[in-house]
Amino acid sequence: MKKHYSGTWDSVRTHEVPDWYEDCKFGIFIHWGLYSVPAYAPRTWELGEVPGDETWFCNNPYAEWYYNSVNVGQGPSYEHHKKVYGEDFAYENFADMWKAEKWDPDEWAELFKEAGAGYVVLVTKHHDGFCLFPSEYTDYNSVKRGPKRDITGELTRAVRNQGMRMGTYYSGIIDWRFANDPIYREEDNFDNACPTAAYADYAYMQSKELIDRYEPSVFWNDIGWPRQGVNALPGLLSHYYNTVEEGVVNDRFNGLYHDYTTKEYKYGESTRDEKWEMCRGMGLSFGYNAEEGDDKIISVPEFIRLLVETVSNNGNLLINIGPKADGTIPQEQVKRLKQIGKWLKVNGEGIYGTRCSKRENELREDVDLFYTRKEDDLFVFADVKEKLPQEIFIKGAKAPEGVIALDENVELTYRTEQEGVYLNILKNESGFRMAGVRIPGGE
Ligand SMILES: CC(=O)NC[C@H]1N[C@@H](C)[C@@H](O)[C@@H](O)[C@@H]1O
Repeated sequence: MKKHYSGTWDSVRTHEVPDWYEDCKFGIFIHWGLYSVPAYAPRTWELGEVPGDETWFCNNPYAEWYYNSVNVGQGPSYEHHKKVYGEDFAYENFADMWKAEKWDPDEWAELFKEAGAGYVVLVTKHHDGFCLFPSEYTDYNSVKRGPKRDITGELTRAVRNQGMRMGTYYSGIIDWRFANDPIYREEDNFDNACPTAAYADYAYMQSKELIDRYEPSVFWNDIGWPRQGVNALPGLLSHYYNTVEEGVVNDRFNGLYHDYTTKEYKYGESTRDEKWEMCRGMGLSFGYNAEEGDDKIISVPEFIRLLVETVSNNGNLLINIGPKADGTIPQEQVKRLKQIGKWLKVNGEGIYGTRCSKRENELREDVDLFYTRKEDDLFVFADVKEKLPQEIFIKGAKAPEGVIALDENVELTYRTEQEGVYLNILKNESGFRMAGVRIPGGE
């Protein structure tokens, strides 16, 4: 019997995180839009490393913030824009320069599947207000301009054809087509936002368009929700859950409600006792930044470690790709998706469908240990750094049926004592630093 949500906060708050979201652990975020044309930002810091004031907003490493980074009238992006396009070149001109001429949604979906992702979240309207779907409420969209395609619709079909779930990102409170005073500090995200009921209605109606057209499994709102529209939120979220029974939303609705909490680089907190999601780009930006080449983005070992550490702490990893304006994915990003897919092909049994072990992760001199569990099997992921670790002691673990290296290229011995299991990794020729081990009955 399908549950019905009645448009009140009390009703909405009875919603539970669906098992699919708990089980699939790994998603692909996609920031693609007008900002992919200039594809420029200075390489400065990770979000959360410096205060959210002029330091950050006038040297913003997020290439998708290009409009504001020029609009602040100072800093690297402003200088870059003057030099490359000229001071009077309007950002809207990018809407007719973005052609996506080489875009093949099926090729993207096949790559995401190969990477081992279970869901995809596409930015359908970022802060610049340009919509990647045929909205009835603005012609500033990808069907009327630029690619002249329903990007969201085509990718949704391709992603679902590969058996993955499709999510939509929407920039709720910020839309620089309605309010475009420059943002110099974090509080400006709210203080400079369009305060009108008309914009709140616009955000509501566009969100309803996305829900009704695409029935996204994830409704990923960003930064906040229009203050004038907060009273309509229980109705919108009830409509979402009534339309998409296994739908799930994040925590960026002015702190009013969430299914799961979010972290972004070093920004945000997470605890093991509720579901959360880590999102970040492969470099310092979400939108494609032509300044970020292979040597400037996350390495494969770091990427795998980030996934394992996130999952072991009750999180999902939503890793971002920033496609080029022509619709191709930069080779350095493709390479990393394929590599993590290769690792997951072998080690995925210790990731997908697992839950938090009661064991805390252990960062040691010679090896870092991360734990997950599935029924009564314990999975141990050992980040085998430069040299093979000394004996690894898993306190309190029993191994009634033995210990199994997930990758046949990882050779180990073990012995079970009263106080626990002692592992010895003798050889790791898996090609990956993170070696996975299953201890049946290991708790
Ligand atoms: C913590 C926060 O509010 N981040 C906003 C940030 N989210 C990223 C996923 C990107 O879309 C950024 O462009 C956006 O400003």
